[in-house]
This record gives sequence, structure tokens and C-alpha cells, in this order.
Amino acid sequence: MSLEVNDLRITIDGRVVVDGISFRVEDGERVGLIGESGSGKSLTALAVLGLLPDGAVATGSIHVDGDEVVGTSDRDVARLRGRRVGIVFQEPRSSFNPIRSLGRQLADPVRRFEGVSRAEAAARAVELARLVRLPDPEVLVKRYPHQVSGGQLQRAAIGLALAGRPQLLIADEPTTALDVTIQAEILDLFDRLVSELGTGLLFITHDLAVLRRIADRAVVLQNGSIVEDGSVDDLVHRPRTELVRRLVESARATSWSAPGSLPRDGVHGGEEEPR
Ligand SMILES: Nc1ncnc2c1ncn2[C@@H]1O[C@H](COP(=O)(O)OP(=O)(O)OP(=O)(O)O)[C@@H](O)[C@H]1O
Repeated sequence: MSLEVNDLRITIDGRVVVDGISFRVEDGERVGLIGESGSGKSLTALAVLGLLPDGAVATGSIHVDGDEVVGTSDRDVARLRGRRVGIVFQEPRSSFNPIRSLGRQLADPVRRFEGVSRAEAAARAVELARLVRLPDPEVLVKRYPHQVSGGQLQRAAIGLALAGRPQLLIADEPTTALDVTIQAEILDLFDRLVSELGTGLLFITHDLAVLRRIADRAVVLQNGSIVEDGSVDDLVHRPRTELVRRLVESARATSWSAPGSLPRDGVHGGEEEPR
């Protein structure tokens, strides 16, 4: 099991922002965490990584690949990050130091996790760049963050998250800052990578159209509580709450049939409108 969250409760300065949620991500499974702004999605992701902001307190339990995160020392949780769980944020620039080349930054976690030589780590950085389908990986790793496009930098950030060969990948709105055609390419990349590597995926979004292309199952958060949990198909075709009906409507009105969007083969049956 990649991730098991049980009765997770997060309070910030005494205010409950996540209220006793439980869900799981099996090995290789793609699960969406969806909800409106402020529903607690990002804090849930940060809790999994042991990166809650000052003043936030988590109770309950979070097992990452079998190891407990809640109540564990910062040093022990830091060991899980990167190696057991990788994260991709909305803004790829937040994952990189602007004054170091992409190759060096991709090589850092490889050296840390695998204890290989500098040359081996540099070679693996090129491999990671190739894995995330960056064009001309040998050339690209020599570039600095400002010398590549936003879409290329997000690909590199995904490479960085995968550098420690984690069991679980968390993506927090990873396409929101990108334009529509690039969004579709990045979703396609997540799709291929998690299939190829067998990594579990927890994909955070407020957009059901995005979720429908990437996840099999979704957990719906509202004001810090889970209000629906089931297959994405069920959510789309048989919404049980007003919130999910609204998410379906807004997906239909915006990106549901946007040009350049990539349907997933099979399960969700392509571009058809929800019934
Ligand atoms: N550092 C912080 N200090 C105080 N309150 C916070 C902090 N971070 C988040 N919150 C509050 O916790 C609640 C949940 O926030 P969270 O960022 O998890 O929501 P979200 O669903 O990810 O929203 P968004 O889609 O806008 O990112 C919100 O009410 C938010 O204002």
C-alpha cells in the first residue's frame, strides 16, 4: 500500500481545517483529491510529506509505504521524502534553485539516495530528463531554470520528484499554472510515467475534467471533510452531492472538451459529455 490516511485531523492555530479524513492509495493506483479552494487539499498533501506550516498540528495516522508520518521526528520524516514519496507543485519554479543547472539539481537527490559517484549521478540526471521526455536531454540538463519554458521546467520538476524512485507521487495542481495545450501534455506524461513505473499517484485538483483524464478514483473534500469517495466515472455520471454536481457543471463549461485535451484510453471512454 502506497498511502493509508486514517482519521487525519489538522488544526491551525486552533481552527480545524481537515476534519478526520480517511482514504488509501494502493500501489500503482491513481487517486484524485478534489475540492474547492480552501477545502484542505494542499494541507493534506503537506501532512503526508511532514511539511505542515508552523502552527499546524496533525493527529490521526498517515502511513507512507507502511511507515507512520504523524508524530514522527522531522529527521525521520525527511528520510521518507523523495525516497518513498515525491511531490510536484503547481509552480515548477518553486522546486528549483535559479542559480544551479537543471542537471546538477536532478543529480543531487540521486547522490543523496543512492550514494553514487558524481559522474554516475550526472548520467542519471540525463536519464531522468529523458524519462520525462525533455527534448535533447544532454543539452537540456546544462540549462538553468530561467532558460527553459514553463512546461519544460514542470517536466524537470517531475523528474526531480521521481529521482528517489518513490512508491508514491503527489501532484498538487501541477497543470494549473500552464496553458491548455501544455496542460494536456503534462497530464499525458503523468499518465505514462505512473503506468510505466507502477507508482501510486495522489493527484490534487479543483477541476473534474483534469481528474477524469488521470485518476481512476477520487476523494472529494469540502470544508475539510470527505463528502464523496468513489470511481471518477460514478462521480461524473451519478453525483450524490451538490458540490460534485457543481464540479461536473464547471468542468462541462470549461475544459471538458477543450482542444488539445487528451482523453484517457479505455476506462473513461474519451471525450463524450457526461450523461
Ligand atoms: N499557513 C497557513 N496558515 C493559516 N491557515 C492556513 C495555512 N494554510 C492553509 N490554511 C487554511 O487551511 C484551509 C485549507 O487550506 P488548503 O491550502 O489545504 O486548501 P486547498 O483545498 O488546497 O485550497 P487551494 O485549492 O486554494 O490551494 C484554508 O481555510 C486555508 O485558509
